[in-house]
Amino acid sequence: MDQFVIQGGTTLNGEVTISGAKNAALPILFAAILADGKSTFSNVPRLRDIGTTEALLRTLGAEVNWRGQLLEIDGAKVDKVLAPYELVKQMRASVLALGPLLARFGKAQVSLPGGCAIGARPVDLHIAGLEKMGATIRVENGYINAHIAQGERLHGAEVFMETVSVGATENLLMAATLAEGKTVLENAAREPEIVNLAECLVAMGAKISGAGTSRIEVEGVEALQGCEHKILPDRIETGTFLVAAAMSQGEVLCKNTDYHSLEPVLDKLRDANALVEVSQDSIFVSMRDRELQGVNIKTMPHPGFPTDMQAQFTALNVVANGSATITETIFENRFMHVPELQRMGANIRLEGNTAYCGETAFLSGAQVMATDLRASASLILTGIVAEGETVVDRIYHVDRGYQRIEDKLSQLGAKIKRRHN
Ligand SMILES: CC(=O)N[C@H]1[C@@H](OP(=O)(O)OP(=O)(O)OC[C@H]2O[C@@H](n3ccc(=O)[nH]c3=O)[C@H](O)[C@@H]2O)O[C@H](CO)[C@@H](O)[C@@H]1O
Ligand SMILES: C=C(OP(=O)(O)O)C(=O)O
Repeated sequence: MDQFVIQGGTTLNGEVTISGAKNAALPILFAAILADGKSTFSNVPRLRDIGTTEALLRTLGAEVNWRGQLLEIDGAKVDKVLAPYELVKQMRASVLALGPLLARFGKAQVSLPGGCAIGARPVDLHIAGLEKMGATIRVENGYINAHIAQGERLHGAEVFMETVSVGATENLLMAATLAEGKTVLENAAREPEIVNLAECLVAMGAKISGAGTSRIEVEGVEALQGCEHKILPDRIETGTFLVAAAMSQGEVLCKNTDYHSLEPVLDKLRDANALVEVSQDSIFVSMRDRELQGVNIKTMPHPGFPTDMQAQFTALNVVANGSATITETIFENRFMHVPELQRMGANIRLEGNTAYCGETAFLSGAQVMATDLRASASLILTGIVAEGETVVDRIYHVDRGYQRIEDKLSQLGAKIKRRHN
């Protein structure tokens, strides 16, 4: 298993180019199943999760090809409806195949994704919404078996989701595009990735209004065609590099990004006393000659502070002055980075869903274990500023969501190497 070996005590300076967003690319690649033709996607990040999605789409029969920087997916070739456990277990987002398969073929058999390190992550809202749209669903032998009566289509419905769920909103939105009649999704998630997905579906011929608000309306159409679509920049990758710059007292320009989707994160960086400047497609952060202050964070669905930036800000608070609290409200077990940070000397106390970060006298490198994607990022950032050597194990988690993070960090001056074990 690969590891990162980091020599700490460095300051990050320079420019970094942000990749396309994993969390936009995944639903959008699954949306290609809905189209009776070839779709071409640009700004798709080169990540392990994208590779898993390609493999799953090929298993379903889709033709998937990289043409230079473009990813082509021919949805017309899809002729199977089984998403097997071997692939789904590698990536929870595989459950996003369910809505498109059911809407286009009237049946789907998708393995239950199961929980992961950050929480149980049920899919009850996905299932309940599809049932409301006319699907018969049985969960048996670890699979979601869904079908619609022979010769029928899903039908439009009013669906209220009790919890704000990004994945359920995406699955139901995709399914609704090919349903008969009008679907209204209430209490929908408002993440920018959902807007990007809706734009893609509209380019395929779908009729959608309200994406980006908590009420999305979809007028179903009979068929969708292939499209050309650009994946939006990754706001979480951007935020990770901005925090890395701030933690290391450095100065970094993130290029090819979009500050609009990052307002809650930028506000917290400003509260932390960083200088933050935005332009149309870049964000500059400087911590030079400034004193980093701890900031209180409470994660919330968009437009609140994103849970996917929680671990990175926990790391920021560890090196900052003053005490601060981090409260996680989205996932019940998203503090796996805390015991690892404590092994590096971090002064953190966990109580329920809140981490109390006091001032840390001394951070030293240590052998630590990555447990999930963003936890891994927080350990890498802390390794960069800690004294001595840090070895981060199980970095396959990082590779799920960051495109060659070690190359980008090295370019900024970090001393980080991948070691093949
Ligand atoms: C690929 C992708 O885009 N992943 C993101 C997506 O995950 P994902 O779509 O899995 O997260 P959700 O928004 O669905 O989860 C939010 C909360 O709702 C709960 N829930 C969800 C579905 C359901 O049927 N029942 C239920 O109770 C979850 O357990 C969780 O507590 O949004 C999360 C919340 O912003 C992010 O951290 C993930 O990075
Ligand atoms: C939790 C995340 O991803 P996933 O939903 O794919 O596990 C994430 O991107 O931080």
